[in-house]
Amino acid sequence: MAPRQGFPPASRGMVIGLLGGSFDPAHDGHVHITREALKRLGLDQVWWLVSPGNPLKVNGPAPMPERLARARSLMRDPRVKVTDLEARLGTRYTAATLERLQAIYPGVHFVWLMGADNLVQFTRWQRWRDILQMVPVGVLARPGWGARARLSKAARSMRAHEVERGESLRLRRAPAWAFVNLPMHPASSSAIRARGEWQR
Ligand SMILES: Nc1ncnc2c1ncn2[C@@H]1O[C@H](COP(=O)(O)OP(=O)(O)OP(=O)(O)O)[C@@H](O)[C@H]1O
Ligand SMILES: O=C(O)c1ccc[n+]([C@@H]2O[C@H](COP(=O)([O-])O)[C@@H](O)[C@H]2O)c1
Repeated sequence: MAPRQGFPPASRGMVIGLLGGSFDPAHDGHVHITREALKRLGLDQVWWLVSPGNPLKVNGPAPMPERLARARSLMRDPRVKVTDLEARLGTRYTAATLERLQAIYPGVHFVWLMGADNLVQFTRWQRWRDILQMVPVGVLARPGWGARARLSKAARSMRAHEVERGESLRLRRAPAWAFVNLPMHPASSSAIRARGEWQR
């Protein structure tokens, strides 16, 4: 299945992790969690969805071509596709993106991946309950965010669907989510911007 220009090919039965992000800029932390997710969750691929703009962030990111180029230069693994799918689809809300991808790729098992910091604000995402019904969600450990994520409104609201082992997400049907413990990496885009190493 290679639906159209700019859309990665995928076959029925594949398990593909989706890591959405601003990638403003991409850094070694993204590479690290992607490799760990591939290994620990037994994913066939991970697609980076470089966002046209996080709906909750006031300041827009650097232009898409610059963010894509940086991400592609950093993430060199044939199992990882760095994409601008949301720009191509004309979506920036995750629920809408997932609906479109599931329609375009029938039979592909998508797993949503996000760092623990994102779980803390997950209940502010548009149609977040629908997202949980659409795809299994893996919440990846991030330094400084473990306790806040575990105590977050999202974690409490979704408790009934929490599974103990992230490794099982590849076999689960939604709704299911898990904390995925992995060796943590401290990198963040905001720290890189604060050091003046990346201009918007
Ligand atoms: N070091 C990290 N450990 C775990 N998850 C991470 C890490 N860096 C980024 N992520 C996750 O990757 C996804 C994309 O992150 P994003 O592009 O926003 O980078 P960021 O470093 O979080 O940026 P910023 O500092 O601007 O918020 C998010 O789900 C985020 O939680
Ligand atoms: O759908 C939403 O309402 C929504 C709100 C905030 C963030 N997101 C998504 O969360 C992902 C992580 O965003 P970021 O900026 O933290 O890298 C990215 O794919 C965003 O589109 C989605």
